[in-house]
Amino acid sequence: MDLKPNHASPVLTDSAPMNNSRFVIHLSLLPYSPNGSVFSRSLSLAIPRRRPGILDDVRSSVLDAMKSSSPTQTKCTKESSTKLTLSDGDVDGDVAYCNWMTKYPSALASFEEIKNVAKGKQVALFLDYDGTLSPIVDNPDLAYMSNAMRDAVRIAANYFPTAIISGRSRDKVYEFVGLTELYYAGSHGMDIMGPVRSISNDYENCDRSSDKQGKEVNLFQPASEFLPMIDEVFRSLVKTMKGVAGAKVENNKFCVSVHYRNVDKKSWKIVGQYVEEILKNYPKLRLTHGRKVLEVRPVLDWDKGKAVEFLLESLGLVDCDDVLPIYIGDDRTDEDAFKVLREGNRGYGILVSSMPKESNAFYSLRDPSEVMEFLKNLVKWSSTN
Ligand SMILES: O=P(O)(O)OC[C@H]1O[C@H](O[C@H]2O[C@H](CO)[C@@H](O)[C@H](O)[C@H]2O)[C@H](O)[C@@H](O)[C@@H]1O
Repeated sequence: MDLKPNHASPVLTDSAPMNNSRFVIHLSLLPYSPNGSVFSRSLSLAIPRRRPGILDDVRSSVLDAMKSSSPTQTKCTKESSTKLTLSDGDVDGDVAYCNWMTKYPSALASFEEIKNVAKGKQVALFLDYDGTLSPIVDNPDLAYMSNAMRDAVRIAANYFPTAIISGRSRDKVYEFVGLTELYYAGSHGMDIMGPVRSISNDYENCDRSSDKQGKEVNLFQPASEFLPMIDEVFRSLVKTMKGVAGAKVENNKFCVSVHYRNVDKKSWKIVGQYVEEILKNYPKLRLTHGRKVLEVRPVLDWDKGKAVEFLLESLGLVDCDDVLPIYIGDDRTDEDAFKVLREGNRGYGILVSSMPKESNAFYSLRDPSEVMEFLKNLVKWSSTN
């Protein structure tokens, strides 16, 4: 069964290629495959290093990437996401957004369609944090989610297995969300606390541990050997960025974020140069781009897409044709997860964006308030079925 045959496959410039020859998916065995056969996981999941310099590491043109990952916001009325109504404001922007939505329809407006595919299936929810559950704000330390959103996520987690997959450290994102009924993956999936279940031996670095409530869990930290290096780079970056007004360095445990949201545009170049300069001494680290943030992370073939696969296996939802994973996220790093779902025809990626962006997602939502509405719709549908 095809999830959405009419959507063209977009091309992305910064998605992570699968450069692991051992990572093989037999397409004929995937769920929703044309012949309708049951998904059987035929993956070998040893985690190789990514080759530095040829992937989404854009050290040669950091400034260009910084600019392109920070496009100007277009204005569009809220109604236009569902009704395609134009406002009097930025008409060009609105038209562009409305055109874009023909390729990435609103998950709210398409809810009937999603419901039909989800019928009889176990929905599994994967949620990014910043920009998805909480609005983007200038100070990353103050990116709180609303109580209404927290309630919506908590109720959704009563119906569907739910995980947060964030670029933040796992502890930090847990502090923000504060719900014990969820699973958490921090550091772009490099720090996963999931349910206890025996999983494939190919996952090294997966140990039994206990969560804050003393419950036994599986802790998977594929980048643990990078910890001392990340700490060292964090300290160097903090020292260096002291000289750049508005720059902020955040330690996300297995990765480091260098924020330039509050830096004068004239100094973006210097931020990029400083980061590049430091990374010259660390060939085992690479650079990716988020929303006005440079993210320093290990050269490891592991990302949010792999984290989704890991969690599906941990949840015992991988060898089933009656599972529908839904991943909601707003950032470039979420594309890896969208891609995993799209390529295997396994489930839906939903991009949160108020401006047109190429994506591997199937659907779109404009902002966190629409995410909340979507979660509520899912619960409403599930509770009456
Ligand atoms: O995967 P995510 O949960 O989306 O994390 C990605 C980055 O999110 C945070 O930064 C972003 O949100 C901040 C608060 O709204 C905003 O100030 C910043 O400009 C955004 O890039 C987080 O602080 C980063 O560490 C994460 O890498």
